[in-house]
Amino acid sequence: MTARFEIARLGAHGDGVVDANGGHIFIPFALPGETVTAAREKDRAQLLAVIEASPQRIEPACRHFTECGGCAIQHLEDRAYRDWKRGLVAHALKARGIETAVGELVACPPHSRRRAAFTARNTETGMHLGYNKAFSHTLVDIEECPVLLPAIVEAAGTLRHLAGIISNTSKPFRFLVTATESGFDVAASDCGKPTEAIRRAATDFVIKSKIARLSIDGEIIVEPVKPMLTFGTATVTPPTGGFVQAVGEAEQAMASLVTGHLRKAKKVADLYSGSGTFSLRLAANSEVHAVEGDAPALAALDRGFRFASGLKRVTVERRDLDRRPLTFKELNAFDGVAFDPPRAGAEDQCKQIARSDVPYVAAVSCNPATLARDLRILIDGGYALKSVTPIDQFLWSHHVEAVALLEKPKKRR
Ligand SMILES: C[S@@+](CC[C@H](N)C(=O)[O-])C[C@H]1O[C@@H](n2cnc3c(N)ncnc32)[C@H](O)[C@@H]1O
Repeated sequence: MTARFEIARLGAHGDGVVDANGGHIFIPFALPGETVTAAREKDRAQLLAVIEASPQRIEPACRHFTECGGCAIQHLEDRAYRDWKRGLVAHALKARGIETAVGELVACPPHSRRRAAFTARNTETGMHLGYNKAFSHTLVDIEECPVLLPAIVEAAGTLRHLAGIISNTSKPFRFLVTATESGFDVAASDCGKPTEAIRRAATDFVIKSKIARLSIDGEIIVEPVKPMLTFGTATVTPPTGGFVQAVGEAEQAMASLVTGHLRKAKKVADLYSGSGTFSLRLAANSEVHAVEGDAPALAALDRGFRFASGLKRVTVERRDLDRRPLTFKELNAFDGVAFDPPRAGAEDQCKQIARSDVPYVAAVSCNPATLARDLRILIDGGYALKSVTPIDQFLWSHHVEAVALLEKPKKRR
């Protein structure tokens, strides 16, 4: 049904929200204060025309915006955009009764994302590599992307060609590209079992194209150069398809907050450590115990430590922190804790931290809702929230990272 709507505010996913008969209608790409026409289907509506535009509406940075599903909000001027992102964190905290001044959004520049999870698909019209169209399975080929590092966009033809070589399926498959310091690390999955001919052709092409590594479903097919990332003074080869912070500048901003807060700690536990993004930086100043569930990530961290010089001791422990969080007694051996869990957060781990005497805690999160839940647990356990800083790692999307810094005052310990 086509109708006229007044947009009340921006929703958590960047959609324009209409208040209607006690419910809400979500209209992507519409802005607060606008009058629009849209085709409604249940609680969503497709924007047809903007009748009265918001003064905050700007030209999007990319010509694929609204068509490509990668970005939700390029059409809002910068100040309002920053306030909205910061508001996502403030709103989640408020919902848990945490009233605090959330810091200014740390911006990440356009053309800075070093990691892109593309979809690839071999069709009658040829090989496609890009992002899924908004609300559809159709692919928008990468020709331009103001979010990604230019090196990735410039290599689109090469990467598409490689996707064509390894594709042994007509189904869409995942093609994860990380621009490391020594070249592209490509981790494909679900592209069909590679035959001997595919392996040979892919190996020749990767070597010729100066790609650092190609893996398929976790198996390294060819690695002419070790992919390298620098964490502080250490150099790490991340495991195939393993977690890497998507934007180098965002990683640096988060790491500065974490290391700054834990600078007085002599012994730090880095929980959900991955390949050592924080551990190997923290080790410049403190002994670090890195705990992580993924064995290849820990092996990469350990290797990075062993080849680095000038770092304090780093130990590693493979452990499922959801099933077996570090207990408060174990935690009391440390005077600093950093934790950076996946989107689900670290509820049980925080219950243990809350009972501990650890004076300095740094929480890193990509999900404001679970961060707020976890901070509530820590605050109820006697921690004082010192600061919350939102970081715009996922520019123009509805995702936002945040770093929260806490201390347990001595009298409460
Ligand atoms: C958001 S990443 C952060 C990694 C690292 N701190 C970094 O910045 O690169 C979350 C990490 O938690 C790990 N992880 C997920 N579930 C886990 C669990 N139940 N126990 C321990 N580690 C887990 C993942 O393997 C991943 O490395």
